[in-house]
Amino acid sequence: MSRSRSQTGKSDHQIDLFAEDIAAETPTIPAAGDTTFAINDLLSSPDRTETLLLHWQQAEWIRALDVGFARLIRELSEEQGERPDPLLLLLAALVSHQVGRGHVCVDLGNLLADAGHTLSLPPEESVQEPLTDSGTSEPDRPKPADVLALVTLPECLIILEGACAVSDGSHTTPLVLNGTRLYLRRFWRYEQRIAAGIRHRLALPSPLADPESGPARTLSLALDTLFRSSEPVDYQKLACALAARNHFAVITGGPGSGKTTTVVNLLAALQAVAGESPERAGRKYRIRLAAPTGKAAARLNESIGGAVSRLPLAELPGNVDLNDIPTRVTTLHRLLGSRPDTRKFRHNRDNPLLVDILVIDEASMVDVDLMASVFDALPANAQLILLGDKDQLASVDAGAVLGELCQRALLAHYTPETARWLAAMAEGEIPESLVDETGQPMDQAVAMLRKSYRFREDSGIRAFAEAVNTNALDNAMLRQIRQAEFDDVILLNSRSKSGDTEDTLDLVCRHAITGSPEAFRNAGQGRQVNGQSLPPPVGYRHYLERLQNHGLNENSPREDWDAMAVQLLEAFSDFQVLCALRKGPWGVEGLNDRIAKQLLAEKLIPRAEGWYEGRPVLITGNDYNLGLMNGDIGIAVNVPWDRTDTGEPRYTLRVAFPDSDTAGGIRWISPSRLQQLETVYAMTVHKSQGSEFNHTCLVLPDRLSPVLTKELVYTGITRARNWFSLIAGDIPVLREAVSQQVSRASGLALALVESTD
Ligand SMILES: Nc1ncnc2c1ncn2[C@@H]1O[C@H](COP(=O)(O)OP(=O)(O)OP(=O)(O)O)[C@@H](O)[C@H]1O
Repeated sequence: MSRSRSQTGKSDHQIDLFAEDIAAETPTIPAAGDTTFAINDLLSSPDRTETLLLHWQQAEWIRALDVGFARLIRELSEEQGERPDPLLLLLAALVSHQVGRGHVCVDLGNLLADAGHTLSLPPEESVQEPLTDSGTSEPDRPKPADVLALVTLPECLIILEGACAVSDGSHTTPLVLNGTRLYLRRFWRYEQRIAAGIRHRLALPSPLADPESGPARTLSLALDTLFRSSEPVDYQKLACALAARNHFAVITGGPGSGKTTTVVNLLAALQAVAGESPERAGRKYRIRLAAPTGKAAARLNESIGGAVSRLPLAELPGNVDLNDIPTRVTTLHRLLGSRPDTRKFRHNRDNPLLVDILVIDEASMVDVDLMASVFDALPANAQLILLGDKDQLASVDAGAVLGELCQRALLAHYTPETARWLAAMAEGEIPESLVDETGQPMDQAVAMLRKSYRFREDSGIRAFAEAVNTNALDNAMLRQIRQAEFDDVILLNSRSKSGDTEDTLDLVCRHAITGSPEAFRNAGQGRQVNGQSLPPPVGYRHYLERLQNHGLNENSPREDWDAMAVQLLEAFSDFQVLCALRKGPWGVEGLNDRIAKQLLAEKLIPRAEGWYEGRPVLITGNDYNLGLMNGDIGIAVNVPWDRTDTGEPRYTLRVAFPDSDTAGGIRWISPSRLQQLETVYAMTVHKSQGSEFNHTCLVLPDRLSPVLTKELVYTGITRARNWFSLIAGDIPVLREAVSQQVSRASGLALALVESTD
């Protein structure tokens, strides 16, 4: 699709800035009463369409930013002497709305086929709240589906193709049309940069491709040393071989499937190959490990050290020593060199990272913007390995890169050539079901781990997560959970009749205090995990009593306070309430409030609002000055380090955060210095990604909402390490939720397939 016609004459950067400026203006919303809409009239002029968009904004269906973007398109078109088609303005606002919901683009075919579902408009809440504040009925606001029912796909395409604000990407226009997918240019470019980075790496020749070559033999020897499984097919070994051969690879697997173990073995195997390689003259690879959040980085930091220390290095070829395998994990932002007030990183195409191999854990949380920056910052020949669980929720911001790359992971689609190579490297047959003559290049770089080593065969957490993931959540499974037939999972309550929401929410609060060990099988007593006996599940009383009884005073040295804070934070991570929503009684806001009041009633905290000793807080935005990252958790503690006028010790509150730079270190920060935070007795499942808690309680609301999906429930369950409790406002809602799947519009998978035809 290449057309010669006028361009908008603005750079991407100008367009971005312009859009942000426009969004910052307060749009004029039509006076109340102007609420009669004739559907046929809505696309009759740009003014009518803008009025409609403002009404949607007023109803909080779309954002000011979305209306601002449509205005930008109108202004740019008019600057070019073009009268913009009203449909163009409507689609511009809707594509912006979709980006705000995590989609990279809008597929016009899907949009026209089912606009309500595609856009989630009107939002669920507004459908269920038909009355306005004055008690009158809401005006019958036209819905996007009503308006879009007036147009056809060919019409849309003709209008878009003829608009100066739209191109196929070869011109600098704010909108890009690729087939039937409409993008904001910035997001189209992210996708292009990611696809180009992957394609480039998939096409790079590998010294391991010939199984008879020296490097391939070294790899095979190293794999035999590192993997000694007696299983018929060792998927970890296969994943390791596959990732070693490719300059770009993805290893996906559920919780405890051995992603960390596999990648540590992979790095050892690659260093063995480097150590034996005459071309590298014994020079080992420069390897970096990164994760999208501080929390995820800290978790990998914890587990990787153990895995590295278990490596049989002495038996490996290539003189691999401990220093060759990194154990420090950094956040991606820190690795790339983030700078305040700009989304541009210090490391980029002109200043690439000094790295041969980059491993990114929890890659499902990486959005398209960040992933494009990773590809920009990587040297052309550097190897990139993504680790993650494809079934988890996608990134909060736009994109679902890992999920898309793993769409075909279940059946692998290895070509016969790949299967033969793998069989030669890993000395075992590849199951027929994973071989496909028509496998694509991307398929040859994806490995799926299929066995959980963390959860035993009879684990309820495992069974429940699997049932949710495979749409097999039936009454029998729910009954088993409710009757505590599993050691580790309990369904505490379901609303059986209407009107007892309050009872259920009170139950959440009581459970949050104690963790309800009595509800679990054998009251949570006597469980053995990996040969060690496990204490019963706890609630928030556990960490608060530890705080109340810490026994430190003015004379206690700082190290003792640090050690106490480390234990306190650890005790806090023994339990976490997760919920699906932010607002309302079932959301983070309502539950935080209720749980705090209950803790106050039990005299576990001194007050339930503002700052007080014991308040746990979640940082909600990166603060580079304080060294705090989005997702960091801290607890307020009274410490005696200030002095009164007479020089006496005075207790004041400081918030204790784990210090990501020092193992076992604590960063004490005055509450007044903290900018973006919220209390964290309850946390959204979205925010909990990359974290794990000894006992996780998932609270699901009594009404359906678009955010209630299979991925959300699965992610919530798999945050639990040893104990999981579920409180469902309504069982049919739970069942409906797990039948809803997140599907994010994007063209990445297609871009990879198309380019390799
Ligand atoms: N092949 C194996 N044989 C026996 N135990 C294993 C094997 N692979 C992994 N494990 C054990 O299973 C547990 C989980 O492994 P690992 O941490 O590598 O999994 P993961 O997929 O990275 O977990 P997470 O879900 O936390 O990211 C660890 O205790 C590890 O030692």
